[in-house]
This record gives sequence, structure tokens and C-alpha cells, in this order.
Amino acid sequence: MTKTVPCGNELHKFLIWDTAGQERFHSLAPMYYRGSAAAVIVYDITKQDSFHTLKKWVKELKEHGPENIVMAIAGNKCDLSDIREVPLKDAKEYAESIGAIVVETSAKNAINIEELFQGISRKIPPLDPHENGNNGAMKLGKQTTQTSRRCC
Ligand SMILES: Nc1nc2c(ncn2[C@@H]2O[C@H](COP(=O)(O)OP(=O)(O)OP(=O)(O)O)[C@@H](O)[C@H]2O)c(=O)[nH]1
Repeated sequence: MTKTVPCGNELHKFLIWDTAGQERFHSLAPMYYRGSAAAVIVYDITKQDSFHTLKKWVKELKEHGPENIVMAIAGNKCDLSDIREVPLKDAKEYAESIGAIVVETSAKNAINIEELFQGISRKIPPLDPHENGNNGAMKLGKQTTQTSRRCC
């Protein structure tokens, strides 16, 4: 799917791949994160286990992902914060330790999704205008520049 995010006087167009998180699909993940400018790693704030799994994905991205990949951590299901198992403080401390963005989201109630992508947009360095095809991306716009970035 695609998502266009305003960022300053630019529009950033993200091409987004949703990778299956289950272990049995693990071997497919590199196909998605290779060549991506950003990765959103999602955990469930109501499940401590999912936070441990997230750390494994971060390790994998650091070891095998693109060198300058922007990492964003999304603590999903923030609409269920009354049954949370993962304190936001823990997620913030971890995100800081790996230089990632962190935000709590609700896919159900569309909370903080825009903020998540805006945060990623701000961290992705500008494309070199002389270089076409960087990260599979190219300049698409004219006056308000629209750039196309891969994200998984
Ligand atoms: N309350 C609540 N439920 C959610 C939210 N996001 C997803 N769900 C529910 O959580 C369940 C799993 O959602 P999926 O989107 O299949 O999760 P996933 O991690 O993408 O699953 P895989 O792609 O199979 O790894 C579904 O029942 C969703 O309705 C949310 O923000 N809040």
C-alpha cells in the first residue's frame, strides 16, 4: 500500500509492505527490508512477549538490514492501555538506546498513525537530486517535491 505524508514543503510517498511477524514466515523478511528506507516494528502493548519479539527483529535489522535504515517502534493497541503489560517508559528507554522513534498507536482507532509516519519522514535524509533510483526511489514532484520511499 502507499501513504503520502506532508513533511515541511515536501510530500513523501511511502511504499509500504506488511511483513508477516510469525516465526514460520521469518525467512521472507529480508525480501522486504532489503532496500527499505525505514522499518516500523510493531509490538502489542498488552503483551510483554511481543516486546521481546520486537527486540529480536531490531537485532536482525541491525545485523542484516540496510545500514541507514530508519527504525520506528510502534506500541499498538493503545486503546487497551487499561490492560497494558509494557510500560511506555520501557519502550522509550529501549527506543532511545537504539536510536529509534517510538510512538503508541491504535490501528483500531487510527491513533498516532500520522504522527508515526511524520516522525519517520523527518528522519529520512533528503534524496540526492542528481541520483535517480536511490533506494528504489525517485523524485516525482515539481514545486512541492514528492519523493517515494520504501518502508516495511
Ligand atoms: N483493540 C485493538 N485491536 C487491534 C488493534 N490492531 C489490531 N487489533 C486486533 O488484533 C488482531 C490481530 O491483528 P492483525 O492485524 O492480524 O495483526 P498482525 O500482527 O498484523 O498479524 P500478522 O500479520 O499475522 O503477524 C485482530 O483481531 C485485530 O482486530 C488495535 O489497535 N486495537
